[in-house]
Amino acid sequence: MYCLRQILPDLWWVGGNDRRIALFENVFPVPRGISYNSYLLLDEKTVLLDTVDKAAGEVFFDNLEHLLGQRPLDYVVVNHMEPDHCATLADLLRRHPETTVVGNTKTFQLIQQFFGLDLKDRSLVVAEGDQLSVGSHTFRFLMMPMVHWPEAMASFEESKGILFSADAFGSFGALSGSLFADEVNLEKDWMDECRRYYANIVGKYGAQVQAVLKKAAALDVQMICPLHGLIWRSNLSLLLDKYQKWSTYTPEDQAVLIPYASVYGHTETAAEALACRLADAGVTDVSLYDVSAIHPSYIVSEAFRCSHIVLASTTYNGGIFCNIETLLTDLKAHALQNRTVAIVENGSWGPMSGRLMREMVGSMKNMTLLEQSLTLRSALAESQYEQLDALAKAIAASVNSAAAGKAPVEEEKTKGFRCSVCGYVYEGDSLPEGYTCPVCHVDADHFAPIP
Ligand SMILES: Cc1cc2nc3c(=O)[nH]c(=O)nc-3n(C[C@H](O)[C@H](O)[C@H](O)COP(=O)(O)O)c2cc1C
Repeated sequence: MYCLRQILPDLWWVGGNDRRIALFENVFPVPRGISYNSYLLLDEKTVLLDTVDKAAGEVFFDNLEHLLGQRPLDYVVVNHMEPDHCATLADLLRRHPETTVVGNTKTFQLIQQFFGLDLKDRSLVVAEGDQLSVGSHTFRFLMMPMVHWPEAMASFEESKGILFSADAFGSFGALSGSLFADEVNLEKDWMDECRRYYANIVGKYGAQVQAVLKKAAALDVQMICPLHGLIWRSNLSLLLDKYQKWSTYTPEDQAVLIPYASVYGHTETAAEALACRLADAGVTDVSLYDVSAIHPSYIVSEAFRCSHIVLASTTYNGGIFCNIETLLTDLKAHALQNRTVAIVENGSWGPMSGRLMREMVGSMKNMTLLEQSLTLRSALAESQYEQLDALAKAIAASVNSAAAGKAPVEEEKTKGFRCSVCGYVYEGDSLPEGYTCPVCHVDADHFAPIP
């Protein structure tokens, strides 16, 4: 039983989805599942770009055989050798003994390690800039070492400008029919999961992603086909801007993230009281997370978005509460940088968590610790409300000065309406009847007048 989507007259999505998976990479919850994308080009030669996880193997092989019919599979390009993309590769090669495998030297090393296969007689080893012409289409291969595995590479199809980008530009979330980013409500349904995927899977490798972005900038990229999630064929600048920010550890928003750890609720109440004071001070983009209730991957993702972080933790057996310690270890492991951090600690007899959290933050790159902090002795005391106010004021001042220091994004002089989903601007006095966004296809209800 096949299940396909056509991308171009001769290019197809032949992947599959998994909505039963609990933990991606056996660690990240994926409540909305995950897609494993694979692409088939039917040119003079037939070319498959990557395979899929074994969970999607059945539909993948049905898709492939349906489209190939009696044609041979001439090439399989292995852009990424992580098993969620290559678990079905050995089976594919058994079914298609005629197929030549395209990869770099490290790809073939991993094929040998995972499958014990020596593909000498049926391998095409490519290096940076090498080309493969398969008829009307030509692929150029771009190495992407450590995005996020050493063998990762991208294949750039030159005539249509399609970047097959491996795990770069991917997202958590199974596909629900819609395959293209312009077919979905990006901000509402996808952007948070794009960010959570980036931060947790690729976030550590900002420098390597920067190298990829530089390579991509030199190409006329019209479409990005990653191995998970949506295909991007319009408004690419939205995704590229996000990647520019994420890979340079630049906050997206002047916003405050408050991860807190509390056993009996007193540290939690203090964190909430702080959030209320921040709102009073005009800082409304504040998100509170109980580190014992929310998986760290969500908080790591928020840390990539927000400019400010307030760490609030009880002292726990002489240390930091375990889940805050895990979070901090995670943030450091993902190389988070360039954030302003404030500390709230609690300790009923010998508060330690503040000092220990400061030490951990101090060992991270380019982190600014606010001087103001708050030490609770079991609970927030009446006498500490002024101190809480002062902490909120200091955070708000830092948020506001960072916001003021930021060059205004654009002086909006245009008269018209802006799409709230993709940012497209319609210029004119009123929207035509039945108007839909030419970029993301939402209707006129999603447009707001430009003030
Ligand atoms: C199991 C456990 C161990 C704790 N260990 C310490 C400690 O080593 N030093 C300390 O000053 N307070 C310790 N505390 C007290 C907490 O830091 C905190 O003051 C108390 O739990 C109240 O805050 P909460 O309501 O946010 O949990 C401990 C609390 C618990 C439940």
